[in-house]
Amino acid sequence: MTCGKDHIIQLKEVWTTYEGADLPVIKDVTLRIKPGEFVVIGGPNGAGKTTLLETIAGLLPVVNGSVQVCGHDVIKDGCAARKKIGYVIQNFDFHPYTPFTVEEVVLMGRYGKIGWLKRHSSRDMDKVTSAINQLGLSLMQKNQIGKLSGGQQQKVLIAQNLAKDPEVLLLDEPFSNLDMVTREEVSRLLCQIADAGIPVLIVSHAFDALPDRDIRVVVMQHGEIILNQLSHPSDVGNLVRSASVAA
Ligand SMILES: Nc1ncnc2c1ncn2[C@@H]1O[C@H](COP(=O)(O)OP(=O)(O)OP(=O)(O)O)[C@@H](O)[C@H]1O
Repeated sequence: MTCGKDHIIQLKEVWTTYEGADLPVIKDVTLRIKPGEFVVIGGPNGAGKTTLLETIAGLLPVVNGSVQVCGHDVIKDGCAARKKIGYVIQNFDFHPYTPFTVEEVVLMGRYGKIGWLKRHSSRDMDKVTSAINQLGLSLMQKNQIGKLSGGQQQKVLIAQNLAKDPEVLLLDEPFSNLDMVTREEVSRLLCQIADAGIPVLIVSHAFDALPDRDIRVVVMQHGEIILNQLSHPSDVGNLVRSASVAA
């Protein structure tokens, strides 16, 4: 169940900056996303795509404007908002001897729900098992995370965020480490999640494995949104390219 019928993500005239940076990175961004939307955020390197996801996740200071997720202001009520947000980050690097198994890393997605110093329940483990199965990781659930390939680790992080039962799912370059077949599998899974009413927002430079459904295309340039429109998946690449060239 999602937490709202109307706009589940609302950014209004938002400006954000990194700690210590002289200039804002996100400039005057207004964006509204409804439950069940599948959003592709594109644009050139350095355009502010990751920064936009971090802004929605409440990880950056908002110097002007407001960001609401599931009715929570992500700055004033950040803990409540972040409990509802799954966020698969772009850059991760597990040391080969990181002392956690796949199952333990996925279980970390439940920590916000389990609560401080409490033990996980059988329901938590059911969610973990289900997420592991959804990502096809069952044969490696007892393996150490650091000994997996980059693509396998990426799938574990997606599973971790699914185990969280998010009401909004953000993914930064979810296809970057994945082979073509796995991209299509992950894409189908993300499509099912969106179809279930959870908005899925991905930052991507790869448009060859998008699900066969309406896609909202958001193109960024120099920290601003220069295009925001619904599209057929086969048109997404051209839309991103032409908007970036014209800007
Ligand atoms: N931690 C940081 N501190 C200061 N500036 C940062 C930080 N991270 C990113 N930036 C700056 O913010 C701008 C936008 O970066 P961002 O990572 O959002 O771009 P992007 O569109 O996701 O790029 P890419 O496609 O290369 O991943 C860049 O100019 C970058 O230098």
